[in-house]
Amino acid sequence: MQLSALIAGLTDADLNGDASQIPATGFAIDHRKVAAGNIFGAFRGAKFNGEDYIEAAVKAGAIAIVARPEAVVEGAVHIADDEPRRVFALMAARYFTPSPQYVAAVTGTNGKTSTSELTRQLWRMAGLNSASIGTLGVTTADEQVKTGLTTPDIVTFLSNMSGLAREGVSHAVFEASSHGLSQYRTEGLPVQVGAFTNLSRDHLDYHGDMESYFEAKMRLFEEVVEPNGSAVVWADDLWSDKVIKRAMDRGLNIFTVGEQGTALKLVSRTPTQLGQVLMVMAGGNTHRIALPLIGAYQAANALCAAGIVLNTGGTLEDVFDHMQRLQPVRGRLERAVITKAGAPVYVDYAHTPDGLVAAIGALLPHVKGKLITIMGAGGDRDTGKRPEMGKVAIEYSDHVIVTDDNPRGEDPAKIRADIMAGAAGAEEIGDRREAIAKAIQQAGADDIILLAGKGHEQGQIVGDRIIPFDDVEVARECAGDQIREQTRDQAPDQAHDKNAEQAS
Ligand SMILES: CC(=O)N[C@H]1[C@@H](OP(=O)(O)OP(=O)(O)OC[C@H]2O[C@@H](n3ccc(=O)[nH]c3=O)[C@H](O)[C@@H]2O)O[C@H](CO)[C@@H](O)[C@@H]1O[C@H](C)C(=O)N[C@@H](C)C(=O)N[C@H](CCC(=O)O)C(=O)O
Ligand SMILES: Nc1ncnc2c1ncn2[C@@H]1O[C@H](COP(=O)(O)OP(=O)(O)OP(=O)(O)O)[C@@H](O)[C@H]1O
Ligand SMILES: N[C@H](CCC[C@H](N)C(=O)O)C(=O)O
Ligand SMILES: [Mg+2]
Repeated sequence: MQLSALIAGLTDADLNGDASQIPATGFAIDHRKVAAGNIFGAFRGAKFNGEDYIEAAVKAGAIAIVARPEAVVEGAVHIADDEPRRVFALMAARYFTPSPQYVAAVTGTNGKTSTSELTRQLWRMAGLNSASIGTLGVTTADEQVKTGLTTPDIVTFLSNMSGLAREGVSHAVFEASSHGLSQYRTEGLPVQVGAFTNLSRDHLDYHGDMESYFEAKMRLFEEVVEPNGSAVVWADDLWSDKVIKRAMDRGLNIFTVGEQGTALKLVSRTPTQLGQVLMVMAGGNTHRIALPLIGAYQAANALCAAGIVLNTGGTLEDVFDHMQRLQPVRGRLERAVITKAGAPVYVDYAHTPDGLVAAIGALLPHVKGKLITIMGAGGDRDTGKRPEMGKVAIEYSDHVIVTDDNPRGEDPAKIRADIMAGAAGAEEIGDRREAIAKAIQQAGADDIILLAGKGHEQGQIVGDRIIPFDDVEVARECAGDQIREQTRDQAPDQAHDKNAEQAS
């Protein structure tokens, strides 16, 4: 594709005749990935200034550089803009085509992965070729490929979206993280539906305060979703009304779900041994849905997913029927094992104060004896959330063990101390395996163990090293591998099918 076609109408950049005819061979944002004929995006980031690599990118064959007007570019076309990430994204979106016919995006502090995965499953049950991009990676019915981030960088994101479309995927959903939204990592392709799950404390190291964090999320409804698109909003959150207002001001079709919702109104929710029964008012009738997932939070995510499917051509009858066959999301209230004493061990990705409240709240109706919560907090992330996490863990559990969860570049003892400051009475065991073993040793038949923070993760990040660590596997090992609940080493839908067989 020629450079002129890629930038037409996007910037005032003045290309001379020759330059406009240059064919582009691809896009790169890391100078080490530039190939001859590529367009390089030189962005100022949190750690590096991409403008420092312009010369190297030109040497590697870049034909054009998208950068601020102040940047110095020699030997290639300078596509100058005050917001280079935005222009780069819009150009790349013209290059990476086609994209799936229906694209939806989910934002919110918690529940993005769950809602995306449940949406993918509902589409698939409707016979559609569907995929998701998010924390778990790029997931199709056949495989899951990790990208390393919740919202990948713009080149990875758009190239994957077009790759999926070429493979025949017609329906795709992605997680729009606040980092991703503020860095324009998901622009350019038509997004018909945006969904909001909730907003609570996280990532304030990056955004500074809740208002800025909220504004980052609002870009989804104000800029990313198409002008005539839809907003699926969980209506029961403290921030929901503000979200609805922003989406309305943009002229989006509003579809609210939850107890305060009008499109899908949650009338009641009754936990059962292995799931919950939802009574939902929709289209003038009340429907009974036997959801095979536990936890109020997963009911909320399932309803958001239903909202997305209903806004991309699904019918109420099908969606409610399919909800009764949803499979658990990996690492979200995943029952890893039942100990010899009879205590179930649940692995959950709760890594915020609100997430912990949600995970604990999901398990409490099932606890006859004690709830033992094992938790930690990530290094090089929001430090203010740590004592708050400790506080809610100790408040709602019978016993808490504070342990390590990806200390990254920080001193793990300092992270634990930050948590312990809010968790008077908690036990501290730095080594995560030892903490899990201790909890399993302590737990009796009526107890439940919640292993929070790492969910699906496969490693403990210590400094620059990733030490293999899988909460589910470790829990099974520590429990003497009594009763396996799920298999983790297969493609998503195959694993699910196998579980279905085991259950029947
Ligand atoms: C704070 C943050 O969001 N960082 C991400 C972001 O970095 P950045 O734009 O600030 O870039 P930078 O590393 O300072 O570098 C600036 C520019 O120079 C370029 N560069 C840099 C070095 C070099 O040698 N050559 C070169 O060309 C880089 O490619 C970049 O374009 O873009 C980079 C490239 O895509 C990411 O690798 C990086 O993720 C880091 C590793 C990270 O930890 N990100 C986390 C915080 C994150 O993004 N999390 C969110 C939310 C998670 C959630 O759901 O809760 C996510 O979406 O995953
Ligand atoms: N709707 C919800 N309300 C409150 N808490 C939730 C909700 N959904 C999920 N959680 C909690 O957050 C954890 C992470 O869930 P999930 O992975 O779906 O969220 P996410 O938004 O994708 O997280 P991340 O920001 O890491 O990508 C869950 O394990 C659970 O503890
Ligand atoms: N996407 C989240 C995941 C946190 C998971 C937890 N295990 C941690 O490392 O803090 C983040 O990067 O903040
Ligand atoms: Mg996620």
